[in-house]
Amino acid sequence: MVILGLTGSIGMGKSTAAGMFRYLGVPVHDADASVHRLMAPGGAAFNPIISTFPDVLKNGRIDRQILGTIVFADSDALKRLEAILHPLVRKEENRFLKHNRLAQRLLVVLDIPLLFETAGEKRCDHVSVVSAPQFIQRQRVMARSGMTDAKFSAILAKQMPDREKRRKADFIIPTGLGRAVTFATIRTIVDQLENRT
Ligand SMILES: CC(C)(COP(=O)(O)OP(=O)(O)OC[C@H]1O[C@@H](n2cnc3c(N)ncnc32)[C@H](O)[C@@H]1O)[C@@H](O)C(=O)NCCC(=O)NCCS
Ligand SMILES: Nc1ncnc2c1ncn2[C@@H]1O[C@H](COP(=O)(O)OP(=O)(O)OP(=O)(O)O)[C@@H](O)[C@H]1O
Repeated sequence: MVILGLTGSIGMGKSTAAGMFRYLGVPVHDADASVHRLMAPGGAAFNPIISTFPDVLKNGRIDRQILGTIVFADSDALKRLEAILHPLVRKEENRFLKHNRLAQRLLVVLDIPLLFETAGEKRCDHVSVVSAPQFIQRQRVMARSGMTDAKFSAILAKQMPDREKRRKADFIIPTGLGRAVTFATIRTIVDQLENRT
């Protein structure tokens, strides 16, 4: 089974690319979705996060926007949050890999926002990076509710720069040239990796 990592900086189009891999029948493990599940009431990270960051509890749920404002302005707080979440995400990822190995899948994708930042490339056979020009990235991110220039800059400062990600990638998936180009690139990657014996 070939493991392809999928990553990219904020707003570069990772989720859209992941959807295209799925459309082509490739199982995708979405680390972000895993974080959402773990943080929901009843999820394994819910209680540890509430104990560490009591202010984020709103109407019985974790308010992600408040949590984001806290951790993106304070790197120690972000480290504490990551220490809770990353091992749990890793457990879910291992379950996904085991399941797909047993099902004898040829190719699976690990969609991990912080793949290089957490040395996740070591667990992948190849890595693909979604990338678009900076002005497009900024337009996409600033269109989101609750986003400010300061928050965007703080998040970018915590991520490996796009050009460095591109340098490390085996495959670059352009997302600023229209969806058709993105899809054609992904189809070529899937064909290439699934035909490998
Ligand atoms: C802080 C949280 C609650 C904010 O949630 P919110 O819904 O407001 O934003 P979202 O998750 O979409 O993140 C916004 C952007 O921040 C970036 N980002 C998220 N976590 C991190 C991090 N630990 N370090 C650097 N950038 C990050 C992502 O690229 C994303 O595009 C959430 O990002 C989170 O739980 N982060 C920690 C878990 C983590 O490390 N996730 C990423 C890899 S699994
Ligand atoms: N290939 C593409 N072509 C055109 N527009 C795209 C493409 N990919 C994504 N977009 C647009 O860019 C925005 C961000 O896309 P998406 O949610 O996939 O990014 P992301 O990288 O998963 O974001 P984040 O990491 O910040 O959660 C969306 O508005 C989406 O419509």
